[in-house]
Amino acid sequence: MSFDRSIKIAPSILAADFANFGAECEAVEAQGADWVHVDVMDGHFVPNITFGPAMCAAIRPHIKGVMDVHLMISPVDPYIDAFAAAGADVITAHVEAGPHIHRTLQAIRAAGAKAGVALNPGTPAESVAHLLDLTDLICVMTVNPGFGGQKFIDMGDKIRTLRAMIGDRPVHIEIDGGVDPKTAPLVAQAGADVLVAGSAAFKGGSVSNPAPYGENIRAIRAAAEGVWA
Ligand SMILES: O=C(CO)[C@H](O)[C@H](O)COP(=O)(O)O
Ligand SMILES: [Fe+2]
Repeated sequence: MSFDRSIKIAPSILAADFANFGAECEAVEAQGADWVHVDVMDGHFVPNITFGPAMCAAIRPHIKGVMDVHLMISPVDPYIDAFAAAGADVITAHVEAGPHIHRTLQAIRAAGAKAGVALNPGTPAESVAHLLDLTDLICVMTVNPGFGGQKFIDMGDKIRTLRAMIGDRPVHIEIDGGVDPKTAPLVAQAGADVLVAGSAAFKGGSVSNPAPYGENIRAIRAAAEGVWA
């Protein structure tokens, strides 16, 4: 997985057909997704439960590109090796999920994955100031985590602060929550390069009618890239 700062669209399978994950991953990739985002929730760190490492391992053969695993679980450390073994390319843990995020990021890299750190809307950019050389991706939550389809919370100032803090380090800024063609330009302008989209990517389509996925992904990408035109 090489580093580049171009806009990458990462559909979240939280908005896919839960009875058909393998086919959904293949469909969104065929329709132009750059990464596939997998939301792991434990009913403890967030008020919802989704799936675990066995599901990630099951969909791995259906994803050609990057499998981006967003862990909304606490504790994190006991599960890192299982998600790495399941084939996660990026494993992202929340800075709020435990007292030892520094150790967690070291453990993710030691397991062979790229290390991501996520910040809830109420958590300041400065919380990752001492983690910048240990992280490959900073995920700025633009909703309170736990559910898809929520209203976008503007975190433009935080994104700009993080982009300045990162400097020329090879660290992605990922935005997660409420990203659509209207909000994509705001986050791209502020310095984000990975845009997670659940509802806005899967809207109107299905595995038997995947063309809307392509239209949705192209609309989000065009809106984000438009800020540089
Ligand atoms: O981490 C998440 C929620 O906690 C999801 O990735 C996110 O909400 C994507 O869904 P949507 O684009 O519908 O907001
Ligand atoms: Fe997510």
